[in-house]
Amino acid sequence: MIEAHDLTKRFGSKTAVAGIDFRVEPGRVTGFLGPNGAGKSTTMRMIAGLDRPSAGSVTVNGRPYRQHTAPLREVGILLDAKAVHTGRSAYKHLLAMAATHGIGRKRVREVIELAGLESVANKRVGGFSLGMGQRLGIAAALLGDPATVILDEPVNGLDPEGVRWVRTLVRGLAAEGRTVLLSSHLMSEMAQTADHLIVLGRGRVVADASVDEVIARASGTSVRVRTPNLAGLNRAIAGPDVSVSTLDDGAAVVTGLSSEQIGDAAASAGIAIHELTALSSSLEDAYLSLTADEVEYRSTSVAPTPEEVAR
Ligand SMILES: Nc1ncnc2c1ncn2[C@@H]1O[C@H](COP(=O)(O)OP(=O)(O)OP(=O)(O)O)[C@@H](O)[C@H]1O
Repeated sequence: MIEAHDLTKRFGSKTAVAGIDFRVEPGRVTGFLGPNGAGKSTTMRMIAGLDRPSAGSVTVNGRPYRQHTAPLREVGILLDAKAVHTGRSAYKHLLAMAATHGIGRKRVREVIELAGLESVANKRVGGFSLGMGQRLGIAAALLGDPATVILDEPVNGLDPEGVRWVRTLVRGLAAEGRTVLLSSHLMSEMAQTADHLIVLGRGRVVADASVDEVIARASGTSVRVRTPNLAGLNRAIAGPDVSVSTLDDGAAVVTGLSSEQIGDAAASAGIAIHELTALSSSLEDAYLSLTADEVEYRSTSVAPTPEEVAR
């Protein structure tokens, strides 16, 4: 169990984590989501005792990470797989970690096998691909057979077989009653892997609910629209509760109106519509609508320009 109370982290004038409360319960996979810069890594670093909270607290199994006498046996963490730059072999790297925590060779061999690293166990870690590095990081996280496992972007760089391996592994860990916290930007993967979600936006919790609830809550609130006359459509549907943002591929996502309302408004204004899709069925859609206001860098507003309004 991981518990955060009023957890806060400031870097100078920047508040990365703004007084959040959450619980990560055992026996299920909890997905940790949020746009870039939302505060996920900072929160994970505080859980792992690598960053000190500016205020508030976070405990793992009732204690701050650093107060555990055998932290590796309590919490397994994969934070930054690229952090391992060593001339040692994977086996020697894990053996050295194990030795400092009183863990035997047998367990080292077990995690090498578990991570599918047998064929490269004696190769230099420095020459590993990103995917191999991820597997090694996961093997290291599991070395102490911990009750709590925290994995930051574990499928990053993995091929489809590796992605499936992580999914099966974390589901198995949760089924054994362990606490599993997992971050990923891959929503389709998260939908298949997680039971529960904690979504951050600009350092705050914007959702803490089951995957099904998150999807249900966003149901019917967003519609993807393609039209050759987006500015005209914008005028036709403008209203206080309506917002429109563009996607990279030129489509627009409208929130605050149903597909029917948008289609009718476009028909009345004589505007051609090439696509009208209710975005309610996938976690990705739910996530995008949930975090639409929280994205610092990506979304582009397509509010009409003054010239368009004047026309
Ligand atoms: N050491 C630091 N010094 C200053 N600002 C920092 C530091 N670490 C993080 N930040 C800032 O805090 C905010 C949260 O960053 P964090 O890395 O926790 O976000 P994230 O949700 O993990 O993002 P990503 O998905 O991109 O990994 C960002 O605005 C980031 O620039």
